[in-house]
Amino acid sequence: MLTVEGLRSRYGRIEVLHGIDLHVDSGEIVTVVGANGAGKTTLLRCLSGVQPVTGGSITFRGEALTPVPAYKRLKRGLAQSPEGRQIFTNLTVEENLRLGAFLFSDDRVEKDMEDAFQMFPILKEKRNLAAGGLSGGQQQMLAMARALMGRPSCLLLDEPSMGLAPIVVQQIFDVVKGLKALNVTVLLVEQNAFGALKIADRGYVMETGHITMSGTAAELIADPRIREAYLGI
Ligand SMILES: Nc1ncnc2c1ncn2[C@@H]1O[C@H](COP(=O)(O)OP(=O)(O)OP(=O)(O)O)[C@@H](O)[C@H]1O
Repeated sequence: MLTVEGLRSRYGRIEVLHGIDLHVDSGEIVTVVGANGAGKTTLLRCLSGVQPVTGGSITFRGEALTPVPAYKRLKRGLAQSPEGRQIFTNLTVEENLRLGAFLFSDDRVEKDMEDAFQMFPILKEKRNLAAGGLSGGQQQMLAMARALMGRPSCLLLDEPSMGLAPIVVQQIFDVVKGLKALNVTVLLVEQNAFGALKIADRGYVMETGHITMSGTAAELIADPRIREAYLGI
């Protein structure tokens, strides 16, 4: 579904992605784990089209994505729930969700909203409140729900667990796992390697702009290097 080959990107003169190769097959949950500053967010920004690519290629559902501007990528089925959530704090929960559905004007929007509320019941309770008043976990749920309102076939998730209490992290990861049943393919970028690998099918380890390891989630969890460096086991 999504293939990245030799992807390079830079900030000014400093290259931060040095030739990334990875792929995500339809229906998979794939995670990219790595320390702070490894380049995970830059990778997702390249995929969503807001960060210039200086080399390599991105192919999505058989088509080259690199020349497609960011605003058209959602139409192709690729949505991102960005790092830091970037919700509209002055708008209500419902208004945020409606913005996620800006591509559509059909009756399905209401059904999609009900599906989102079923996935995150707390958002239904708070649907008429300003999003800025939500807790961090609720804001993360809103960011994910808003991305899903765009009816993506593939969802890019940037550090959904960031700054959240363990119980909320578990809730979020459970929802991510449940996306499989909705036929949404997921690329999940995380510093919380253990949490991410527990729900993923496969994973990649990113270090200073390179992919240094890859394998099934079970292989990576069992690997002594991963256990020592990322899992603290
Ligand atoms: N806007 C920017 N301008 C210059 N350098 C940047 C910018 N954003 C990120 N970088 C640098 O690029 C490298 C990769 O950063 P990136 O945010 O992609 O890493 P990350 O793995 O997502 O880390 P984090 O978990 O902190 O988001 C880092 O060295 C970072 O300092």
